[in-house]
Amino acid sequence: MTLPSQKAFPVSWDQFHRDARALAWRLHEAGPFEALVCVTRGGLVPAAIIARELEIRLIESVCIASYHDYAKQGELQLIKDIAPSLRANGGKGVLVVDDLVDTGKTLALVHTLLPDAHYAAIYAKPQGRPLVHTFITEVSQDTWIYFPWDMGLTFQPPIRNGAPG
Ligand SMILES: O=P(O)(O)OC[C@H]1O[C@H](OP(=O)(O)OP(=O)(O)O)[C@H](O)[C@@H]1O
Ligand SMILES: Nc1nc2[nH]cnc2c(=O)[nH]1
Ligand SMILES: [Mg+2]
Repeated sequence: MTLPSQKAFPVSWDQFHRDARALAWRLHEAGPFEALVCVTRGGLVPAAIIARELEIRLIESVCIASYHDYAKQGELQLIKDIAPSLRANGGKGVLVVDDLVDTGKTLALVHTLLPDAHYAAIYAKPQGRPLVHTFITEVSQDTWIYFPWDMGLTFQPPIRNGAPG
């Protein structure tokens, strides 16, 4: 379901893999990185692909939740912090990965923990764009991105019968 004010941007597994690999190519030029911190849960999937491409084997997570209801952001909850060894020098040489940046509130919290890390997301909306150093595709602020792990195959009525656009 998309809110009436929103455009839908559905992403297939193939597309997501291609975009994550494209991000890895860009990050390869920005690195090297000694560790990767993924922002759970959405950052787990691109983190696996990027860590494989860049051969990063030290993986940490920072656990943050905020969108408890569909498309509505609530208060940020830091469920799990980052290991002190990675925070020691402000996160220099550390790569932070998330699936997307929307308002930027989630990554703004991570910036307070790792001010000198490199920030990357596959998709970015204009408001959150200043929070990432590297991203692949920008979508408008009124677009909702649907990830492949949140979707399933369903019947599509013919366009002539009023299929949703
Ligand atoms: O830039 P923001 O407006 O803060 O939103 C971006 C965050 O929202 C989603 O996470 P969510 O809190 O829904 O949790 P999840 O990753 O566990 O799905 C997404 O994965 C980003 O982490
Ligand atoms: N799946 C998904 N989660 C989000 N969290 C914040 N914005 C979005 C979005 O566009 N799509
Ligand atoms: Mg998330």
